[in-house]
Amino acid sequence: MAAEKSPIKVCITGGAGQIAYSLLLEVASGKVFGQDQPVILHLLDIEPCLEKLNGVVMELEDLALSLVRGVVATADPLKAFADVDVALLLGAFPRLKGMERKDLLAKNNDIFRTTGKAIDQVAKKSVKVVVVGNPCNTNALTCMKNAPSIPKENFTCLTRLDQNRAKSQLAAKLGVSVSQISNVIIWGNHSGTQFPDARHASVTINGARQSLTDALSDDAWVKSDFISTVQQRGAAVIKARGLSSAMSAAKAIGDHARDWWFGTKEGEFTSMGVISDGSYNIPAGIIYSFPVTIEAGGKWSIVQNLKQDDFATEKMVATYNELQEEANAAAELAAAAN
Ligand SMILES: NC(=O)c1ccc[n+]([C@@H]2O[C@H](COP(=O)([O-])OP(=O)(O)OC[C@H]3O[C@@H](n4cnc5c(N)ncnc54)[C@H](O)[C@@H]3O)[C@@H](O)[C@H]2O)c1
Ligand SMILES: O=C(O)C[C@H](O)C(=O)O
Repeated sequence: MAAEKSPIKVCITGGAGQIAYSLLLEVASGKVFGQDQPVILHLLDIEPCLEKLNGVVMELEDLALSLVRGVVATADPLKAFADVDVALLLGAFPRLKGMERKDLLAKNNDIFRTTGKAIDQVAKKSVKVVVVGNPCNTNALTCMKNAPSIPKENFTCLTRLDQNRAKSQLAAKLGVSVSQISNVIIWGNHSGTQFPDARHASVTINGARQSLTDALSDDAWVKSDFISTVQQRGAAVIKARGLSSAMSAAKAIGDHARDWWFGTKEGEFTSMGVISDGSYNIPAGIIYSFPVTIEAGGKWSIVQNLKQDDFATEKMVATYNELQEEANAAAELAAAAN
């Protein structure tokens, strides 16, 4: 019989919040890091939410899951990030009706300065960080800048929810299952300027893989309604539920973390917010969502040489410009805090 794997430590911040409530079962039941991978869960929330967090811990015990080898619940970031392998950063204020995600910048930016410093001090140097709290691209940049001892490549932000939304819209339009669609891209910011791009996607019909846009043959829809529906989906959910998306966000975080842990499938790529390196003429140094392939173990590479046209370039630059504005605002907040 193969020896049992040692447990990995997974920190989830905002542990008492609504996304964590769905995400914990995904992680604790082995759906993310594997059915043979024991986990020790580190849950961080703020002092006033510790009683609520304790209720979550009770429920985790009551799940009676064999992969869970310990739970640490705390309001102390230095305990929460101690020696962790993975940090899923949800702890932040969510957007309310009528707000843009960038309105959250001032409210949430200091959380990610503190978080970055704690990760720098006590997490494993190989820690994989997924920033979910909005505005997630710029919060990931803030976190990265405050953790200089950790490689920049270890900081990512979540655009998988946008990718899942895009895939689902395309599958419905084509009348196929989402499992038949691959290589949909989200470029740029997790915001209303993001560029959901179906032009490099494939659909497999009766075993034959083909260009999705050829199969769909509706360029006008791909360039207009498809893009705006995905860009505005977060706001539409808030309007309908009175709360920001949680179940779908948790599923997307699990998808992102699983692909980062195990790697992407041969011939497929996925989108995540990663540090830009000049690819596709996006200046280096911001967290921008690109298509990436990932090797088992976690080394990701930006997919190169995807053909761009004027339409795509304009959209990719617009979302970059917004990210650069956010990065400038975050730098001003950091300077004022020092
Ligand atoms: N990137 C995405 O695709 C995506 C999708 C959905 C939601 N979000 C964002 O995720 C974040 C969390 O959403 P939610 O619905 O779970 O919100 P929520 O309000 O239900 O939960 C957030 C939790 O974070 C805690 N928290 C606040 N400050 C903290 C700190 N300094 N340290 C640790 N915990 C802290 C709060 O006490 C709360 O329990 C929001 O910013 C939301 O906008 C992002
Ligand atoms: O839109 C929001 O503010 C929440 C989240 O980022 C989402 O996309 O659902």
